[in-house]
Amino acid sequence: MESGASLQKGSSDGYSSEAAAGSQEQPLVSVSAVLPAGGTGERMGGGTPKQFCRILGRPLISYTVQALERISWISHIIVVVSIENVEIMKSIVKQYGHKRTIIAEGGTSRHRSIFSGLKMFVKNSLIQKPEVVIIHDAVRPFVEKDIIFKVVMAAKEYGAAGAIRPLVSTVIASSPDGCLDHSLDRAKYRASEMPQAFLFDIIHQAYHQCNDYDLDYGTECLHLALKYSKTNAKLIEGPPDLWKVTYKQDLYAAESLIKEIISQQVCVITDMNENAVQTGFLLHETLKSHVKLVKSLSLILCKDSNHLQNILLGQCYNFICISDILSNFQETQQLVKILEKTNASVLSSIVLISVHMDDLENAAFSSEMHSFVELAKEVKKKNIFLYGLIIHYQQDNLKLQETAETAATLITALIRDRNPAFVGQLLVA
Ligand SMILES: Nc1ccn([C@@H]2O[C@H](COP(=O)(O)OP(=O)(O)OP(=O)(O)O)[C@@H](O)[C@H]2O)c(=O)n1
Ligand SMILES: O=C(CO)[C@H](O)[C@H](O)COP(=O)(O)O
Repeated sequence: MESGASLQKGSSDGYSSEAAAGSQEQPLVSVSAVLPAGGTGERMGGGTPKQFCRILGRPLISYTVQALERISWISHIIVVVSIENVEIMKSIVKQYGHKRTIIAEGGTSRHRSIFSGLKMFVKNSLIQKPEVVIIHDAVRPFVEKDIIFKVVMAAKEYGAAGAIRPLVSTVIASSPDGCLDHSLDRAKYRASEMPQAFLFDIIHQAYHQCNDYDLDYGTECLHLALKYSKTNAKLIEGPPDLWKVTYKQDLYAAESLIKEIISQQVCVITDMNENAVQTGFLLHETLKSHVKLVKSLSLILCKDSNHLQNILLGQCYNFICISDILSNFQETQQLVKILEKTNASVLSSIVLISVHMDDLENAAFSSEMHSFVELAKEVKKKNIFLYGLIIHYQQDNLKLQETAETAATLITALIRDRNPAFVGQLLVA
C-alpha cells in the first residue's frame, strides 16, 4: 500500500484522507501547479537552500509537494529547482514517493524560475497545458485544500487570483537621508501571499511580454498579469499558516507547527481483555482533553487489518496499544508489522506507545524488557518511535482515574516531543 497520509489540519472525522484534505468540491477545469524552488535562501543563511532543509528529518519541499499532491484534481506539479539541485530533487521524489511531480530547471530569479516552469506545459508534449495554473512557493508548506480551491475558482472567473493577509507591521518609506518620508495606512494594504492561480494563457502571455527588469527584480506575479494581460486579480483572504519560510527561526516555527498538527490525532487500541478495555476507555476519555481527536478500537490485531490501514490513511501518526501485562507485547509487535507495511512512517515518524498493566515486581518484567528495547531499536530505523508505559492497574476507580490522568499527560508529552532519545524507555504512571 502506498502511504496517503499527510500533514494537514481541518479533517472532519480525522480518519478519511479525502475528508482530511478539506472540501470535496472539484473546480471542473484542468488544473496544474508550478512550485518555484530554485532559490538559494540567502536570508536564511547556511549552506543548504531552505527548501531542502530538513524538518523532523524530511526536506521542507517534500511537505509542500505533499500538500498539493493530495489534491486529486491537480494533474501535474512542476517543481522548479536550480540545475545543481536536480538530482537532489529527484531523490526526494523517489524517497517520499511523490506522484505527478515533474522537475524543471530554474533561473536566476524567482520570476525566471516560474517562467521556466510554465514553459514545461508548452514544450513537453506529455504534459497537458492546464486551463488554470497554480503558482505556489515551495517554502510555504502549510497550504490547505480550501484556499487552493478558492484561488483556483477565482482565477477561473477573474483570470487571476491570489491569497492575501493583513499586514503585520506598518509599511513606511524613507527619504534619501534615511529619515521617515511617509507611512502607509496599514488598514488599506494587504500582504500578498501564495497560493496564486491564473488562467494559463494570461500568465504565460504576461511572462512572454515582460522585460528583463521585471524578470530580474519583480516579486509579484499578480502584478505581471495586471501590467501585461490587463487582468485585475481577485484577492482572497487566506489563513495565517500561509507564511513563507524565510529566516532561520521560521524553520523552528515550521517544526513546531508540524509537531502540533501530527500530535492532534491518537488511536487507542486494546486487546479484548476486560482490564485492558476498561483502561483503554479511561485513557480515551482522559486524552480527549489533551488532543483533538481520539479514536479507540478493541480488536485482535491481524496482519491485514483494513481498519487500521484506513486510520493511517487519515493521517493518524500516534498509536497507543494496550495489553494486560508487560510479558505480553505480541499486540505491539503485530501493530509494528502493520505499521511497517503501510509505509506511512516514510513521511512522518510514528509514535507507538505500548501500554501494559503490570506491577514492577512481576518476574517476567526484566526478561521482556530486553526484547522490548531490542524491538524499539529495530523499528526506530524505520521511523517508528516505540515507547513503553506501565499503568499500575487498580480496582479502586478513583485511583485508577488518577493514574489515567498521569498516563494521558505522559502520552501527550511523548507524542508532542517525538523525542528519539526516549525510544525503548519504559515510563510508569
Ligand atoms: N532563482 C529563484 C529564486 C527563488 N525561487 C523560489 O521562490 C520562492 C520564494 O522566494 P524566496 O523566499 O525569496 O526564496 P530565496 O530566493 O531562496 O530566498 P532569499 O531571497 O532569502 O535568497 C522559493 O521557494 C524559492 O526557492 C526560485 O524558484 N528561483
Ligand atoms: O509573497 C509573494 C507574493 O508574490 C512572493 O512569495 C514573494 O514576492 C516572493 O518574493 P521574494 O522572492 O522576494 O521573497
